[in-house]
Amino acid sequence: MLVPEEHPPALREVTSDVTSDVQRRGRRLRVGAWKVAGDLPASFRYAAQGLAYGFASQRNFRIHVFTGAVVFGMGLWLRLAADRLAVLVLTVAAVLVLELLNTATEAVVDLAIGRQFHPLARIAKDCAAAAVLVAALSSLLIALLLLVPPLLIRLGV
Ligand SMILES: Nc1ncnc2c1ncn2[C@@H]1O[C@H](COP(=O)(O)OP(=O)(O)OP(=O)(O)O)[C@@H](O)[C@H]1O
Repeated sequence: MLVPEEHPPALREVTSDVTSDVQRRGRRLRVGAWKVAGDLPASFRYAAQGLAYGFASQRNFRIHVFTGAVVFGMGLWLRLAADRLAVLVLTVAAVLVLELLNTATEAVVDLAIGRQFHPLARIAKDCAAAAVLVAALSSLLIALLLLVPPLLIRLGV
């Protein structure tokens, strides 16, 4: 069978010109940045390392993963509609994302300042932790609003 080429040769040339132009401009914008991940699989590998580090080192992250799994499992058990399940997924993901950013903030602050106390370091860490707390409390509220009514019906209360 004849498989058509994705782009004819002339279009391929134009496409590769545009691509290399974008890459050149991208490199100019990243002056001073340290590029370690050479390709897309490497980027995913480093992201997976961050996830593994968060899970291994942060007790709160593990608690959020466990709680999120329980909440999502309950949503499935209670046969919540897809849009309600999607809201649960979003809220759990928001907490996990903020927990990872909190961990990154702590690492950057410790890297910048070392083992010294500084009021700005305290503000950075306290605010990052507060962001997680706000997200966790609002996710809890959303989970209660979505799960409790069908749970009461299921239990016949
Ligand atoms: N270099 C610093 N200068 C001033 N205050 C700091 C400094 N490092 C930590 N703190 C204070 O100690 C608190 C705890 O910091 P720490 O780095 O131990 O975070 P943590 O307990 O691991 O936080 P989390 O539980 O969110 O992971 C911070 O929220 C901040 O108030």
